[in-house]
Amino acid sequence: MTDVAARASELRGILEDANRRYYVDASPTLSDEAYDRLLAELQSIEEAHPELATEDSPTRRVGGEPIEGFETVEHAVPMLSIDNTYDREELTAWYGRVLKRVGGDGEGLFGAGGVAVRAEAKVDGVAISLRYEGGRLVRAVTRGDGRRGDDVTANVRTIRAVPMVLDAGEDILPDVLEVRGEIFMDQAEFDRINHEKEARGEAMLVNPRNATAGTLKQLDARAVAERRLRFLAHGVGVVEPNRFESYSVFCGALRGWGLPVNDALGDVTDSVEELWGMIERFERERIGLGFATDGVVVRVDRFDLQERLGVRSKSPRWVIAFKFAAERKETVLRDVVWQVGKTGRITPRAEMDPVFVGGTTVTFATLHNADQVERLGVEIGDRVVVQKAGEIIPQVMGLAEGKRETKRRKIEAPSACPSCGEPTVREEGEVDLRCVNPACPAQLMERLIWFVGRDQMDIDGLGEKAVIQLVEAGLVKTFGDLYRLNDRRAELLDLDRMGEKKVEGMLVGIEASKERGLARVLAGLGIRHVGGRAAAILAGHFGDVKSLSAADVETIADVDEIGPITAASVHDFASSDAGRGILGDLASCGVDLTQEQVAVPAGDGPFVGKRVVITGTFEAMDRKAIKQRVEAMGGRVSGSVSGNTDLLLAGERAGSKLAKAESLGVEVWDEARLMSVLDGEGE
Ligand SMILES: NC(=O)c1ccc[n+]([C@@H]2O[C@H](COP(=O)([O-])OP(=O)(O)OC[C@H]3O[C@@H](n4cnc5c(N)ncnc54)[C@H](O)[C@@H]3O)[C@@H](O)[C@H]2O)c1
Ligand SMILES: [Zn+2]
Repeated sequence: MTDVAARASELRGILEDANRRYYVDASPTLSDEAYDRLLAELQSIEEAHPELATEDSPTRRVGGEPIEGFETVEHAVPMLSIDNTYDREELTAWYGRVLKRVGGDGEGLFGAGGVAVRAEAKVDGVAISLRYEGGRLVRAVTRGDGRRGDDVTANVRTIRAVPMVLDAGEDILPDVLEVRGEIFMDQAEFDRINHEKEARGEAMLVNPRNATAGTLKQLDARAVAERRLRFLAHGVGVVEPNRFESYSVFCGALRGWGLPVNDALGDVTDSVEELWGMIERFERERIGLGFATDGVVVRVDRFDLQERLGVRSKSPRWVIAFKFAAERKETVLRDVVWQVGKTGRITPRAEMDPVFVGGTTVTFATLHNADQVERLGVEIGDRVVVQKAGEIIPQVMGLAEGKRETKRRKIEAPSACPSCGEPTVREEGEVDLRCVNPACPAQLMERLIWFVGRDQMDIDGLGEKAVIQLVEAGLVKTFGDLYRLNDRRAELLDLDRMGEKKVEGMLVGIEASKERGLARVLAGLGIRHVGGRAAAILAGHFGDVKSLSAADVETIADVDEIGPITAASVHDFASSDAGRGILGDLASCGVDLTQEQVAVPAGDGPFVGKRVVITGTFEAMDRKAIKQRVEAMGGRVSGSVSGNTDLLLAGERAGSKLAKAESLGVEVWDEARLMSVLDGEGE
């Protein structure tokens, strides 16, 4: 084999492996930039040596493989990939090629010769094709391998931003509309889920894109509904009949029909300089969007010109993605500390020489688990590369290039808990190490901090710092000890930074928390798999701790919406000596362990968990009445439109809020749409 042939085959091996890790395992080991560089290298080899090109080369394939458990569906028009570049000159060269091919008759925006292009945010999520027939959503299919994807309609129906029925308004709906777009998870939702996962002692989501892909693969649509995925349209599949001359005109129609359009950026220009200005501005401003973007998609706006430019095997010639290289820096890995969480999960945290990357100084980064440590292949003392995933979470990417330090120390997963010294365990099928000692001090600290938190016992005057102080001083070893602090005023006053007033405030706060009720107590105890919602359901169902403790696993699992794993975990807790001890102690301290009725956060419905803004005048009811209805259905109503708003209900004369919502790509409903939903139609 020649050197070139050997290199081509090596590259194919690396890229295939990277594809599997990226699309199937959802745990990439290469950065996108490194992947794209290797792919470009293979591409240029294959172009120079066509005899080396293979049918199934990664240069010809799009995306991943079909997922088991879903029906495979052929796309009416293939969903291709988009060529990308990280290089300014390449983008300019692309525009030059476009001009050369179709520039003569592209009238441009501002005179003859230019070709108008539209620039949009490249949203980092999962591509989807939505098919509407006669205005009704009939199918939602993932990109799959570009030709055939997975039918995930049931899952996509739970996504609020995807209308079930399009709104014709004064317009005419196409008989068939296949619109392409991105399903993604915004940062707030990603954080919310990870917060819950942390609370339940479950493995955390790695990044929003993987989380979205994982969510869409769920076989149970209810699990999808619990995660608030978002959608933005960004492309055309089929429009019959098609009366649109350009993509931007088409976007205007989509918006009118109730489909959210990707308006982040969303400008049209026929000047490369202006395009560059937009891209630079966007690179600075994109952090404020609240969701991950990894570049800008630039496309020729006019459909006839797109058609004349045509497609290559894997990507169209009329579109290109300019990607932002994630900023990376090198630093030294000084140590790895294994931290014990409140459910006993032990996770490795990297401590590094401080380094300024992606806008902040980074010193720590989670390494997730022992498997990840092994994959990275780094040791203490090594120079490592650090990057911010989605520009937010710092991540250790691997070894820096060049010679390795000779003085290195292996990163060893601890066989004993770093806090209590009890042996660690790794359950089968789990990636995490755990300490299962219920009396472990590190767990205790974390559990107490959780217990006093706002969504649990909500103890005023007792924050994280104070809890640490109390535990370190030996004043608190159990939940019940908090309620006995009243008798230890003198010792409290001896503590650093603890004045009379502070102690008084704390004790009042603790006293008040006795009345929170069983749901809050259960949520606060840090029982594995029991978050706020499960706690509320259980407390509401059983009414008091006695009936809950008396129930067997089957009875608990029979409660609506409580799964077998949660049931087993609750039962284990309530029937264990440790669990009984904790509950008995709290009861004897006067903590209310009964529950009259709880408002269980609803799991489904058009407004659940949505941040809604109401504006303008409505014929059928006034704004106050609408607000009450929306809140009763689980929505949160606020006064002004921001990047966090999910939905704007716009009546007549809606004005500036409507304009703002549209510029932010927030979903907008008019009165007719709202009424059909409130009447139980439509959605
Ligand atoms: N790190 C790794 O190991 C690894 C492995 C495989 C792939 N990858 C990354 O994935 C890329 C290949 O994936 P790809 O083919 O899906 O390309 P891509 O994700 O980079 O770009 C194409 C996709 O962008 C999406 N998109 C978002 N906003 C859009 C907009 N406004 N307009 C049009 N489309 C928009 C579409 O869903 C489209 O399918 C590679 O270039 C690489 O960066 C990385
Ligand atoms: Zn321990």
